[in-house]
Amino acid sequence: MTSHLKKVELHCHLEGAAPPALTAAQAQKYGVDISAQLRGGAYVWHDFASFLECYDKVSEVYKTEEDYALLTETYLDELAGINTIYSELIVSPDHGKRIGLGADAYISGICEGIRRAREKSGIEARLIVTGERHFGPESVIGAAEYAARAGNPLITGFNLAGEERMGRVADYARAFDIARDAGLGLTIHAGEVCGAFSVADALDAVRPSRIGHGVRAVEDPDLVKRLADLGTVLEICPGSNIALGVFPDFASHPLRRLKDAGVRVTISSDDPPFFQTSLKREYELAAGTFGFSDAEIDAMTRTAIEAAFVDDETRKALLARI
Ligand SMILES: Nc1ncnc2[nH]cnc12
Ligand SMILES: [Zn+2]
Repeated sequence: MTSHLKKVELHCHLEGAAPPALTAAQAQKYGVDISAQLRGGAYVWHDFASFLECYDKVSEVYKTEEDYALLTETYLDELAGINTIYSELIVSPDHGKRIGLGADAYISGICEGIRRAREKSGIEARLIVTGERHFGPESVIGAAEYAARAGNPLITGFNLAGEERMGRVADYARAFDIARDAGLGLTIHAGEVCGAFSVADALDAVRPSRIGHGVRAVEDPDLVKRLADLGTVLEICPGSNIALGVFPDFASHPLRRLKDAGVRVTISSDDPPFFQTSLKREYELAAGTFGFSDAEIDAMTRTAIEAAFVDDETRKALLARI
């Protein structure tokens, strides 16, 4: 139903997109026992905290520069196969450091994957470096410093992900100052696990142009109006929200309510195989379950391009393709 529509994704964690079959092959290659996290071709977790643990464990079976090139190429090929013209991947150079590969080799493998995919299909991609709250403010500042000094034209944004219940956004504001000063686009995970206050926190402490999820802003009508007035773009991932129990079902998901209230909304897949979803399914949900017309979906895709962390020339070229 949406295969004819051009697609854009602003919010997908690279390791969160790892296909279970590839993860199984990697685990076997390195002799890593992943049976507690991967069973019957599906990732195993039961709540947000165990999802993050599962995510970190799965990430550990991607160890070399070539592993990251392959993972990136595989995901971007999948996106290109469903008519996706642009993707922003959330990446964690800190993770590269933690596994002993090193941040530079980690990023260089990912950039090689982007190059290979782009050569085949023309898909454009950029990287958003993320800090993880559960590794603490110092590690988040380290991630921002890395992104700021990398001087890599494909690194165009900075994010804060991980355990939303750990600390307040203000504790991480210094990292965002570093990223902002380096000219990076800013986005923050908020209003996913925590309530509306976390979205207000993000606006008060950082004022990013985009917010990852942000859906629980719907609990506070004044905040919804503030988001609409500011033009803050929400990277909404409905399948992820339902899988993690942020809302009990799609009928109570606020995507349409937020859009109708004038908030700029976009759709993404977050960590697709962890949540039994894909960007293809998210677009299908938008059309089927949420009842958006092709024109409304194209408008969301256009919003995503307008909010993308790219230079003006690339933005113009992407907009011309919708
Ligand atoms: N949905 C999510 N929220 C916060 N951190 C994440 N890291 C990977 N996926 C995430
Ligand atoms: Zn996310």
